[in-house]
Amino acid sequence: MFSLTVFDLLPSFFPFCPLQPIINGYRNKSTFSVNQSPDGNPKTVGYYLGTWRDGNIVCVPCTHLKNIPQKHSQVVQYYEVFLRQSSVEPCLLFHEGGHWCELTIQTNSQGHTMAIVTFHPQELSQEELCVHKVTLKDFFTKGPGAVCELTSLYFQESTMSRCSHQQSPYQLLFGEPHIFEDLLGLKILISPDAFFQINTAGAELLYQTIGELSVVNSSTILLDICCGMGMIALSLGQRASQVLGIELVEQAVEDARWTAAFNGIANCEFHAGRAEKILPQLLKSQKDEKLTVAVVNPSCDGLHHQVVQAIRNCRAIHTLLFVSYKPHGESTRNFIEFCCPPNSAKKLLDEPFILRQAVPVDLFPHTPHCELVLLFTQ
Ligand SMILES: C[S@@+](CC[C@H](N)C(=O)[O-])C[C@H]1O[C@@H](n2cnc3c(N)ncnc32)[C@H](O)[C@@H]1O
Repeated sequence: MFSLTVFDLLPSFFPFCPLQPIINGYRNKSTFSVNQSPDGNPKTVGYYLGTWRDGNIVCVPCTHLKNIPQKHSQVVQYYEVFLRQSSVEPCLLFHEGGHWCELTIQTNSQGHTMAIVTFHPQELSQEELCVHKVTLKDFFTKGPGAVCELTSLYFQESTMSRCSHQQSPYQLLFGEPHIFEDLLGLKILISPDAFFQINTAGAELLYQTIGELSVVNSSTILLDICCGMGMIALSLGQRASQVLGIELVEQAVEDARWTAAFNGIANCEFHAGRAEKILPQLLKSQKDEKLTVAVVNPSCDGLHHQVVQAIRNCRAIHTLLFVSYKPHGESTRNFIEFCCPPNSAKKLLDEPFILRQAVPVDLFPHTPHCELVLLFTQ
């Protein structure tokens, strides 16, 4: 059976494929799991091999991987030392008990390092929890882990695989609440809950590519939908007459507002909430005569149908950039909705968009993934 995906179409679209300048140790953020090693030690920190379905999951060291920087390897190594001397067990399966869970490390180009440890509280009292927090803090400030010179250490109580700050607050055990990064001439602030592209040099290349394709100028409004910390909006802000960003995670929106204010960018406005709720209202309040460029960069589950409807039915939007690291799956559904003939049953009324260009940016060297920028016009 033969089926066509957007990848099959791409070679004919590729005008160029920017390779990213740093290809080793490029990850600024990594999340490591805790589970049983192949030789049976349950206090092992690394990446999973195997599948849950086959019941053959093991945790293997990953510090030899080319995309992991030395700093991340060092913190992993010391977290494992900490776990192996801890009086309590790691949490391998939530319903089977245990406490210590994942370790996330975020670094900037100056080597400042934020570590986030997640911990399942199970039935522990507040006093018992406090003891474990102090033990962890002491290990990384006065104990063997002090050599890691962490800038900040966060602790998050977690009863499910991923919790947002709203669901379970990140508790700062010591150090600075944020780290900072320099990107395309901007000083940006990074919080533990905010999405930041995991390859800083690659992200610069991605935003430059978006800038070149979007043709934003002083008479256009730029919409940055699913904007994270607002990096697309902020890097193109000075070229546009106005920039509007929408993002689900409140901490990310606070970071975007801080970065805008710190860098003196006054024409950006960021809205916290679901794009499917905010965008239709926002577009209604805009005047149709102002040309609008929309950039969407959703998570792997793609855009909500109401976001597609709002963009497609907005007369002012003639240029759409879809940025995706997973252009198959849910995003394909979005492409079809943007490009299909008018369909009143689906409330897709205006003219269809046409795919004009597709530019991959190699944000993830040594892996099969890449970030794809698709340019559509109406
Ligand atoms: C791939 S990231 C894009 C980040 C940003 N463009 C950048 O380059 O840093 C996707 C973002 O979409 C946000 N998101 C997911 N679902 C959303 C929704 N329904 N409405 C608004 N934002 C959403 C996520 O929180 C995440 O920050």
